[in-house]
Amino acid sequence: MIASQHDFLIFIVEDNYVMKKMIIHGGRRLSGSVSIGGAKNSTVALIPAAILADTPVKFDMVPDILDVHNLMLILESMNVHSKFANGVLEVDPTEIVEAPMPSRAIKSLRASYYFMGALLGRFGRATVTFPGGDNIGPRPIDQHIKAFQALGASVVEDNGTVRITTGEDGLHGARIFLDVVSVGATINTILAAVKATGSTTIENAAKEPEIVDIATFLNNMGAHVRGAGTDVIRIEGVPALRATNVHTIIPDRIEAGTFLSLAAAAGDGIQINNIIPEHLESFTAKLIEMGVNLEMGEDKVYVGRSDDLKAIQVKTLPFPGFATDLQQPITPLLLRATGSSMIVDTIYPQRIKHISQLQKMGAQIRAERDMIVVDHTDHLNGAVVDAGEIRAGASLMIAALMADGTTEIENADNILRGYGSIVAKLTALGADVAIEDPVRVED
Ligand SMILES: CC(=O)N[C@H]1[C@@H](OP(=O)(O)OP(=O)(O)OC[C@H]2O[C@@H](n3ccc(=O)[nH]c3=O)[C@H](O)[C@@H]2O)O[C@H](CO)[C@@H](O)[C@@H]1O
Ligand SMILES: C=C(OP(=O)(O)O)C(=O)O
Repeated sequence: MIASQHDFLIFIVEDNYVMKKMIIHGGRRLSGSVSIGGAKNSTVALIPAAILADTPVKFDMVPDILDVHNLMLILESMNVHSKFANGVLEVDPTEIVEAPMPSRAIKSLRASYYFMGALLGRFGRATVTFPGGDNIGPRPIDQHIKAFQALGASVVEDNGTVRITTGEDGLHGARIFLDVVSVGATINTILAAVKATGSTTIENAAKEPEIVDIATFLNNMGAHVRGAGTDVIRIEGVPALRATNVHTIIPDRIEAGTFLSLAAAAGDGIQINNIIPEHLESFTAKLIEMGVNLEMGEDKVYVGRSDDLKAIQVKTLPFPGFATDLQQPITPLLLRATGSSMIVDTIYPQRIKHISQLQKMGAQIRAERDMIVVDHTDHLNGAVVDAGEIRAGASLMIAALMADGTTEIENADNILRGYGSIVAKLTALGADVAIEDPVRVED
């Protein structure tokens, strides 16, 4: 049975849950236009940030992705009611209570770690199961913990659960130098510090646009966060946060990059709407170097049919460098280039789950020491493959659209964690794609 993207979202918390498959009949050239949704990595921080407010809050341009539905389940466990329809999410944290959180939902995504900073900011303590998210190599949270401790909290890790407490004085401002540039640690520190007593400085902060989005949301509620988007962020604690307007989430630069790669690899003229070109510069610069036919507009880009592509070298870096989350989605396009392309992922060197799966489809791609080498490949064939994580899934999805025959992508939930309305968007471009309803195992 074929289900709409929405139908399966409720099943994730059930024990007998079985992951879905994405079925793609490939080989069609795609054309038309697509509109990019709100950024996953902003949304998944904004939702936990909402519990810091003393009023209901409202977000617009919220993507309909699994992570959002799982965050809503976590909110409900704290008596925080939320309502999501037509891209608008309303969250009412005014009757929040401290309560155990559903560990299955917490484990289903990475960003559940933002409840550590947000609960700490709200109650001066937090107990949160260690987060899940994509399996892309080691993902420590030592810098988050270091920052909480600098702000005056005690942190104990016990059997996969992190317990954070403060003394009678609560949290106080501090100067924190992050040893590694971390998106999560930067945002978690902001969430904990925004209502702390006094001034906090975060040095060597991450500069991703999603961090600016969180700071904008908090500042519009009366917070005092300055310097977001640079590597020094200064925060003056305030006693209360009150929402007075709807916060519109920035467009998802990773979804946009995925569609850019897809359009260049399998398109016959595709317009991508609702983008912020400045957020994509390191990516579009590489496409231009390859010879992709791009026409940039103020908030859109047109990708013309692109032939005679050249091989490139890619190194992933923190923003504004080339995003690790776009390393896998660009791979199918590199298969079309003449010569050998090389990718070095400095953020997650073990992010290579797509390689063995693309090989099943006939791709000439291999891991060599700390590098991914992608050779020109004339022909891809459909196969049964596994979306080991979200961006490996995105890479397989694009390869499947290019391939002759049928591809079954197993564990497609990993794609649906972060690509809103993906079936509808691809279908509108002329793709033959469906999500297969899982066969559920009975107890
Ligand atoms: C929900 C979300 O926004 N996820 C994004 C976020 O993940 P996430 O916030 O988890 O990634 P970080 O920016 O924290 O990680 C960057 C690097 O720092 C290391 N590190 C991080 C924290 C820490 O305490 N100690 C430490 O050593 C990590 O192992 C990694 O090598 O940024 C990643 C890097 O752009 C993206 O791939 C993810 O899509
Ligand atoms: C790694 C990613 O997500 P997360 O941090 O939520 O696992 C991603 O979006 O590519």
